[in-house]
Amino acid sequence: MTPAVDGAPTPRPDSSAAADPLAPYDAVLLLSYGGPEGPDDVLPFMRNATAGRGVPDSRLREVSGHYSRWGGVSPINARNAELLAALREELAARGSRVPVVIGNRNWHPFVSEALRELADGGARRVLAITTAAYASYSGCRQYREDVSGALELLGAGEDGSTGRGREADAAARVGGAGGAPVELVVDKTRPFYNTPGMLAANTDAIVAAFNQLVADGVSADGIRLALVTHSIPESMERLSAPTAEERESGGVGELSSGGERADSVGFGSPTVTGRVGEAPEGVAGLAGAARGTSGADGSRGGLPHPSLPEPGVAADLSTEISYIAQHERLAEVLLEAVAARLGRRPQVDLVYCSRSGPPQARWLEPDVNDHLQALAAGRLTDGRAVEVPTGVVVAPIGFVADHMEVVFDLDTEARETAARLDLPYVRAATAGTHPAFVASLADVLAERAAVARGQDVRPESTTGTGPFHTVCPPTCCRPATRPPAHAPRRPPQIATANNPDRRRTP
Ligand SMILES: CC1=C(CCC(=O)O)c2cc3nc(cc4[nH]c(cc5[nH]c(cc1n2)c(C)c5CCC(=O)O)c(CCC(=O)O)c4C)C(CCC(=O)O)=C3C
Ligand SMILES: [Fe+2]
Repeated sequence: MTPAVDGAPTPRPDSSAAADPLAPYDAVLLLSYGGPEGPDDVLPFMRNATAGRGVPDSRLREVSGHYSRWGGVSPINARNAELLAALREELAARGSRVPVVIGNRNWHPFVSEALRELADGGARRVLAITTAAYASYSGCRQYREDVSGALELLGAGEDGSTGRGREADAAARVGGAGGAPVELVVDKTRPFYNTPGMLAANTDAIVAAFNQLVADGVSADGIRLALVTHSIPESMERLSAPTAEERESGGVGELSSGGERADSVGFGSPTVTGRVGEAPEGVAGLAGAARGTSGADGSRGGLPHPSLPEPGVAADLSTEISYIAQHERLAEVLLEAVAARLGRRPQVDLVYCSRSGPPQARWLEPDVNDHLQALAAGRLTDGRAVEVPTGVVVAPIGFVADHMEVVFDLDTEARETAARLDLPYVRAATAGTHPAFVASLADVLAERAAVARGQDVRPESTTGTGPFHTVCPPTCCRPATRPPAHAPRRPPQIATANNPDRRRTP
């Protein structure tokens, strides 16, 4: 129960709960990736981060080396703590009194630990928001699966969070008795790459980086902009939104078959449907033809139509666009905004960092280093000729803060590549705790709460595009397909053949 407002004379519990802009939620969970806190954490963290996902040992050792450079401490924890503080402050300023905590996929505090803390404090209906701005399996559905897994542990009292340290937790887990079983409902917000705050923060950062290069004496009209995001497997990109065939067959019909529909009322695992995810009242009051009350085959009477679960999600799922398309749409409005501020329109490219996985798997390219190398030779990686830039602004629009990918892949590796090529290089800031960005996160939380209160909500989008879903439709955010084990091995490190010193383990 939400505590009474300080100083108010014995308010009725209902009135204080209704006053909270996040009601009916009684807690917020900031879902993130997690990172090691010291040298001893690196290997177990890496095992968690790669568990069963076919990342080769060589890549594991390489990335462990990145963390070792910083004494085994990932910057993600400090950055998340800053974001948490800023978000708490913003929500408090809006009159919310709900607790806000961090729960991670791969390191402490794990999602189960965060949810146990919230439950112990009396929370029963939690609203989650990720530190991933774009929807794909990694940034969206996988977080919902993390929550689903944690809720199963808590529901069975098997989370082992005794509050008496790791050893006691482990002993409790072995004994099968964690905290007391507790049933929580956890909903998630939509992706937020398309919010005004994301646009404002990145516009400010890119303009500042341009101005810095110019102040360093670089000729303004030759500066090229590289927008960088996390590479994902090509199959994860293809499956991040409905495929052309799925769209053609009309999202609705396609989605009405199979057990996947259970996903529309849960966090991705049919086995926990009913106590996880969307509480029925959370979706009941939504307006419009896009809100069915049963599946197309009528077999799930009483539940919302699985394919039409969210405000702003079109019946044909046309708001569901792929990971690349999401970046491209943000790039368009971002370039408009930057051009308006700079009085010139820079040339821009979308490139990738942090490729992982086995060498025979195809991941999104070009890699930022290969891109810089091509630019210095007067072309793009596809061979098209371009003017050699006078300098590059590298803007990590795929990351909301200075994670390891940013401080290693961009501030260390790509910066070295640029230096070797004599290419002036400035890395633009990430959104971090930019006030407009934090305000947009609070807006997205408030928007989801309004949906849960049954209000008709029109999600704001600077790009005009979604996805707006808070529960992945079955044809969105699907995991990558594995390359067949017998696939012909591509030559290792093919993307770096011209750049041998890139893969030196630091
Ligand atoms: C799309 C995306 C984001 C952006 C959205 C989001 O923010 O979620 C992201 C963020 C992050 N990725 C991170 C770290 C790692 N990612 C890995 C591996 C992978 N990432 C993937 C995708 C993404 N990852 C994928 C498809 C893999 C392959 C294995 C798998 O399918 O899971 C590995 C394993 C080793 C390696 O191969 O690199 C590590 C250590 C950190 C923490 C950094 C820090 O410590 O500051 C953060 C924020
Ligand atoms: Fe999703």
